[in-house]
Amino acid sequence: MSSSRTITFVTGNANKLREFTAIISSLFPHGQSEANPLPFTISSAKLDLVEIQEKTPEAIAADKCKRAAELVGGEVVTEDTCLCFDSLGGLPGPYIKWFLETLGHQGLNNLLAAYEDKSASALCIFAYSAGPGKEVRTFTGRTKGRIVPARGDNKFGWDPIFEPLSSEGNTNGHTYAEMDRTVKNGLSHRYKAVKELADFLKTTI
Ligand SMILES: O=c1[nH]c(=O)c2ncn([C@@H]3O[C@H](COP(=O)(O)OP(=O)(O)OP(=O)(O)O)[C@@H](O)[C@H]3O)c2[nH]1
Ligand SMILES: [Mg+2]
Repeated sequence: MSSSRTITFVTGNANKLREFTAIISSLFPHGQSEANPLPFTISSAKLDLVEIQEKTPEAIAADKCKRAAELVGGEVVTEDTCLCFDSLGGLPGPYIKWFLETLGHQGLNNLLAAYEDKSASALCIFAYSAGPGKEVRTFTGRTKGRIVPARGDNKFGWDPIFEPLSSEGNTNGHTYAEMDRTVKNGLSHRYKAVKELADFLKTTI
């Protein structure tokens, strides 16, 4: 175990970084010290990387990670999040950022007005590379739910309009935005992807 090992999370999104740090810390209970429970140091680089236009989110995430490794010159993780509406065949998917910025919460609900089925899933893909030119691995988490009129504080993107299914955990019928952070971080798409990533990282220590 090397305390000098640093993994850089390259993201332009402070909310993602906050959730990632909380979740990964909870998955490594015995690390270097109380101050740093992880067997490596997580640093972050606030770079808004170009995202290629591709159909599969894995391909977008893997490409982003490859370029992040080249820019940082070391071990990196990147993340890509999708919001997939079942009635729309999975769209907006990886393009949710631009749909949200353009349409807002009400506009996203309006997209489903013609459909009875409001089901959707939140999808998170973490991508990891050990360095420039090294293989990229992806780790996927999906949480199922439905799209509802906004409820809860608008802390993070589309959190107020995504209500996870009760089968996903202790949801109390809440949207992500109405949940305590710890509840969201225990059942979210991001939690599931970080769990897969953490299981892989444990094999590299
Ligand atoms: O309510 C939310 N709850 C979440 O848990 C969540 N995770 C991501 N997002 C938003 O969905 C889009 C993804 O786009 P995205 O993956 O390209 O992210 P990004 O460009 O903000 O950061 P990054 O690509 O630099 O890492 C962006 O609008 C993010 O703000 C979320 N919204
Ligand atoms: Mg992005």
